[in-house]
Amino acid sequence: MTLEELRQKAGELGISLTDEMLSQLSQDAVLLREWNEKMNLTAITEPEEVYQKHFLDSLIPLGEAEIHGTVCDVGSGAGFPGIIWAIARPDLKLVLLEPTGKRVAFLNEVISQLKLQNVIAVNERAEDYAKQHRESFDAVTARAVAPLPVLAELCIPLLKKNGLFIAMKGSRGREEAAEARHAVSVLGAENEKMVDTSLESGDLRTNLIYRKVKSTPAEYPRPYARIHKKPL
Ligand SMILES: C[S@@+](CC[C@H](N)C(=O)[O-])C[C@H]1O[C@@H](n2cnc3c(N)ncnc32)[C@H](O)[C@@H]1O
Repeated sequence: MTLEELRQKAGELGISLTDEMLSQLSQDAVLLREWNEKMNLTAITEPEEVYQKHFLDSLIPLGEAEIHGTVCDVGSGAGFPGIIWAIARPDLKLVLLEPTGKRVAFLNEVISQLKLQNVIAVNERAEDYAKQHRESFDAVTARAVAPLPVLAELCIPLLKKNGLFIAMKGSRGREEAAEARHAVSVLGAENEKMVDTSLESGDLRTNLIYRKVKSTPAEYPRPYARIHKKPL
């Protein structure tokens, strides 16, 4: 996929990418490739593949949910979807949570080189960050971080009441949603919709969109070892 094709596909999702945004996306792909030679950030480094499999994929939820205000990307890794949302939606204010210091160094380099004013990277695990920042985001998202019952406990405590939790999942998305029904309810959220998209690669993307309807009980999130060993 070329940058122009990315712009066209984004347009079909209702997201309009300006020339400046396209230039920032292309800079991001260059930095990803350069840094990937020093550290393992992603298996996908050819720009045309990056545009399709990382950038377009990251943009999809912006066309599916009414996202506004403050957003937390839990386990942002090399910045997916958080950096792409920061570029495409300058009106959002984003926090990228990432516990691996080397990945945070990469995110900071991207933020600085692309002169992004609406995003910061924080070197912390979600369950620790929640101690100071619980119920403070309008939306929380995550792609490829953990099975949904675990992910829900990392993400939903960070959400304000009425906020949206957007879990970016693959072909098992609907099964994961069924497995996480109890966890999501205990944490105070309800499923609002599930959206399936067939990617050009042939893969299926299912984005699960939840709304927080009541406060999360104070005992959550638990320490990670407990979340992992005994998911809700
Ligand atoms: C497979 S990577 C996915 C990165 C990116 N979201 C993407 O889709 O390319 C999972 C990331 O989640 C981070 N992670 C794992 N546990 C976490 C936690 N408890 N809180 C925040 N981030 C976490 C890891 O450090 C890693 O960078």
